[in-house]
Amino acid sequence: MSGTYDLVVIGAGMAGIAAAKKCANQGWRVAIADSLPYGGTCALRGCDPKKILRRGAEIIDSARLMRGKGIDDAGLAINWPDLMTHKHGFTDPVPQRMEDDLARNGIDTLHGHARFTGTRQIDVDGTNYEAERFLVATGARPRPLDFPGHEYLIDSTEFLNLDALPTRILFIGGGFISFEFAHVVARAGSTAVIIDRGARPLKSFDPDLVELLVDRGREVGVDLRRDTHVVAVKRANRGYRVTVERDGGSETIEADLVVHGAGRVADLAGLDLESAGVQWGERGVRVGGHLQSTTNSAVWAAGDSADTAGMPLTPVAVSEAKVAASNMIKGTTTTPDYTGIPTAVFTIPELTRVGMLESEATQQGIDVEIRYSDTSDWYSNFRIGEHTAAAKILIDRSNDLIVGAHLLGPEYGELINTFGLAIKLGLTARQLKSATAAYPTVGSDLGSML
Ligand SMILES: Cc1cc2nc3c(=O)[nH]c(=O)nc-3n(C[C@H](O)[C@H](O)[C@H](O)COP(=O)(O)OP(=O)(O)OC[C@H]3O[C@@H](n4cnc5c(N)ncnc54)[C@H](O)[C@@H]3O)c2cc1C
Ligand SMILES: NC(=O)c1ccc[n+]([C@@H]2O[C@H](COP(=O)([O-])OP(=O)(O)OC[C@H]3O[C@@H](n4cnc5c(N)ncnc54)[C@H](O)[C@@H]3O)[C@@H](O)[C@H]2O)c1
Repeated sequence: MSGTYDLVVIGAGMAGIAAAKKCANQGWRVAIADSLPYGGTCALRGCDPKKILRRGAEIIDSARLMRGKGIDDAGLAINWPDLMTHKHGFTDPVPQRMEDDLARNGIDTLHGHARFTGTRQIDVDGTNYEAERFLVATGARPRPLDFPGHEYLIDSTEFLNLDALPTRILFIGGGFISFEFAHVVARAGSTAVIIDRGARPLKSFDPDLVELLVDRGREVGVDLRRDTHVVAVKRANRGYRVTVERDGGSETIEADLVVHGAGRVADLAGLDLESAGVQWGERGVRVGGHLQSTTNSAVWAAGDSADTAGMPLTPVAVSEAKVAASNMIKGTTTTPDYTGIPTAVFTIPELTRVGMLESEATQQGIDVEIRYSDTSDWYSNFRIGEHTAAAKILIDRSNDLIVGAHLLGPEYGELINTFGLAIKLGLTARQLKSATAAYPTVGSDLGSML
């Protein structure tokens, strides 16, 4: 046994680091372990590197939208290796910076794969540690797929590290990852096909806005195939041959690269949670409202590896980690509050959401007024040549509270945060409309959306 801690955190991503620091700042003896370089998915393999690659695509798209409006975009292209170097300029220093920061907070940083060996013991690559409490913050991994040839797929991590971008790219799954990556590769000059088994891609977003985004994607070369099932992926002379089925018929699509965008599951399989008597499933460690394991009171969970009502997103992971840490420190006093947490799909333009969908409001019996605006011809979009943009705001007729906001358009990833704040603070539409924004900014469109 080489140490006894007040808390051992498993996973040095956004959730794990936030909780470790909060507890260490209470004077607790804390250790954190990760089998990969510190920083987790968001900083190293997700949100941040993804949005750096998107910047290249934004420039291409912005220039194309201004073609004939004073901008000559001939010869403008993404230099993929240079864009990757730019990405590495951000990601490469992250692990050391994170470890230094943890060390400054008095936290022991362990390296290796952690697995439970008892209710209050773990093993990290051959060394045993004992602790009063554990936080499982191990994140998520791509959902295992079972069709023949699934082993040829690359995942989002590999995609974000490609040295060169091949010409024909096929994405399996019509969710966040496929849409975001497809919008990048289409602007980089490759073809992008997305295969989704369902009729409705991006199911957690407003269906009307999703259809507008699909149309906008088609214009730039993102080819979405709905209700389509992958039968097999086979190697071909050049790349892969993907057999798909739709309406009883089958078709073969040739691709140089096949990318997994078919969902992610909690990354718990190698943790030996059974040894600690911790119940878990595909959605994560089974926890109660206070984020404590339902079967082992020494174990807590937060972020993508916790089975909660929160979506697998960075702000949710951080907020759950703070709740779990606070409950460990003060006793079980607080529960996560997901009110007003916005989310965005970083396509071009971006699709965003906060609060309820129309269908959810109806299911909850709320009498909602839908304020829909086609914002494509508003000044902010005219100025940059964007022709696809819309807003749908849901307002509870009984009290004028904003219960949902759905936006598709350039810079709306920033604007949605204001709607998030309004929902979080319980502002009425009238109150929000009374705020004055700098002009001309996208924020100044908000009043008209209401
Ligand atoms: C391509 C992509 C893009 C994304 N973009 C966005 C976005 O734009 N906005 C957004 O909000 N969210 C985005 N997400 C989701 C976001 O990245 C996650 O919700 C967030 O990173 C979860 O944080 P976490 O701390 O729970 O887990 P993670 O950040 O995944 O950290 C878990 C850590 O645990 C480690 N680990 C796992 N098992 C063990 C073990 N047994 N022993 C030791 N260490 C272990 C892992 O190595 C990892 O470092 C994206 C995800 C992906 C894949
Ligand atoms: N901008 C962001 O915030 C962001 C970006 C990327 C990822 N993420 C997070 O990561 C999670 C995982 O992303 P994702 O895009 O992999 O999953 P997702 O859950 O967003 O979408 C998966 C899609 O794949 C489809 N699918 C599943 N199996 C399939 C199959 N065999 N064939 C065809 N289609 C199939 C599903 O119907 C679904 O539409 C997201 O839920 C999100 O929480 C967030």
